Amino acid sequence: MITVRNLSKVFPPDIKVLSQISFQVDEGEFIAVIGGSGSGKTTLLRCISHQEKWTTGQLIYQSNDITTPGLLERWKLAKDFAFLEEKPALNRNKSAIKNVMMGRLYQTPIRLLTGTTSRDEHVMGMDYLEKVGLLDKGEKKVGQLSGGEQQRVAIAKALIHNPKVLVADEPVSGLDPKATEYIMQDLKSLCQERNMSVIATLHQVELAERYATRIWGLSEGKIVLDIPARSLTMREKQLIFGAP
Ligand SMILES: Nc1ncnc2c1ncn2[C@@H]1O[C@H](COP(=O)(O)OP(=O)(O)OP(=O)(O)O)[C@@H](O)[C@H]1O
Repeated sequence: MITVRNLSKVFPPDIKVLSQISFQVDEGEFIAVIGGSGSGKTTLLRCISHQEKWTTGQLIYQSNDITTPGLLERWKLAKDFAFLEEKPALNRNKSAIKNVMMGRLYQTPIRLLTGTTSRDEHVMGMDYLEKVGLLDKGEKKVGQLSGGEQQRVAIAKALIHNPKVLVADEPVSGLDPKATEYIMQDLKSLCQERNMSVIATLHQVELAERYATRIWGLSEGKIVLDIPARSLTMREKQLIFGAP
């Protein structure tokens, strides 16, 4: 579904962050990206979701080359790719459901300004909140929700336009163990039930081993390990994180 060839990213003046990265991602895969601090995980995710300009490389999505997207390709990217930032921007003074509805692509300008939603859309938004286990919190202001609940509102918001690929940067950073398990389970279900592809960076190797279907190990801007998810050996961990 996604093919990346020789992706490199250099920030000015000459900061080489990603180097000659190539991979293929299929539908329904849950890829965990692990690596030490500064190895280039966030930059890789930002490049995949076109938040960041590529220095070199080629991105093929559903047989179309969208490396330098034109207007039509941009629209397709916005429709099919969702990017979940480490600290998602939510409006703390608006309800969970209103925040979710703000993720809709086809909002009228007046709705965008006022935050109003039609009844059908409201029901649809509640459906998404239900998917992430927050049906009973829909009318609560986001500022009154816990960190884990806010993250799940952000996931529901990212899902509302039915993306085929969810790119998530540290979706469980700063969450307690229970909220972490909930969110990891949510992401896994999305892959299994909706055949969505998820690419997520994770700091905890153990979560990658338990929930993902595939693990990418990143070191100094290169994918040094690409394997079906399982417990990593000490040697593999050293390859990614260096010797202790
Ligand atoms: N906009 C930028 N301009 C210059 N350098 C950047 C920029 N963004 C990232 N970098 C550099 O690229 C390198 C990789 O950063 P990145 O955030 O991708 O790493 P990471 O693996 O996600 O790290 P962490 O786990 O600490 O979040 C770092 O050395 C960082 O300083």
